[in-house]
Amino acid sequence: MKKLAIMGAMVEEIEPLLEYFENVKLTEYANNKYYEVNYKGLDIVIAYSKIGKVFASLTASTMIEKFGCDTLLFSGVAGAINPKLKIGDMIVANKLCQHDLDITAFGHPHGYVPEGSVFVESSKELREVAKAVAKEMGIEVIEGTIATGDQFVHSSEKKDFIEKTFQADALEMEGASVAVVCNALNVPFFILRAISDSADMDAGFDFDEFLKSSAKISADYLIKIVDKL
Ligand SMILES: Nc1ncnc2c(CN3C[C@H](CSc4cnccn4)[C@@H](O)C3)c[nH]c12
Repeated sequence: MKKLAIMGAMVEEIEPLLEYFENVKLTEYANNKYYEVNYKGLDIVIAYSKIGKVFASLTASTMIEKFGCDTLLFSGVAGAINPKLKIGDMIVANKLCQHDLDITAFGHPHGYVPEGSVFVESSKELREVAKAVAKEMGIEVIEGTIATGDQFVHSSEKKDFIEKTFQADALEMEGASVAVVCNALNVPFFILRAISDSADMDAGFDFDEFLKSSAKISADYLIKIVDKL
């Protein structure tokens, strides 16, 4: 690995990560801030994209094409779909889809466009490292499907649609777009999320209450994975 990209969507998702680093160099580019550090001999670029699939695609592409990152890790929070996932629990994505991509009018399945695929798989190798770290830390991390869309989901109807259509375990607004970018550019990627809410009518309140603590849970585990790379 030449250079590692560590990405979040919101500033609150990367703040707990930046705390681990010193001598950070800031580069402003394409309406975004990129933080570069050398951590234990590893060159790392950290950034938050801003919310949603378009911003996440821009940042992931920039970290790879402009900064030369050849591995990408994402750390952040998510809404739970799988009832086993409680607030503060973590999920590692083995595959991701776009729940709001819809040309079903032409007979295609939800989440599919021609020459694309409904699901994109993350790096098995990175997931194996994460599993070993979880074992060492004595923590339980669920592996599952994450659904991404440009909406903050806060209704059971929308949540149920996503569960029934994609058998997703959690949902958020950036992972699948990072997946498409990394897959297209042949960069291994890993998406880690800690649960901040249950994507139902209480989601907005829970999110506000648990964003910071859940973002920290994800960041602390991610750093242990970085130490293992
Ligand atoms: N229920 C949910 N639905 C969709 N996504 C999520 C997430 C994951 N992130 C958090 C944030 C919510 S929008 C936001 C949040 N605060 C201020 C502004 N925008 C967006 O980056 C996606 C956690 N819970 C989710």
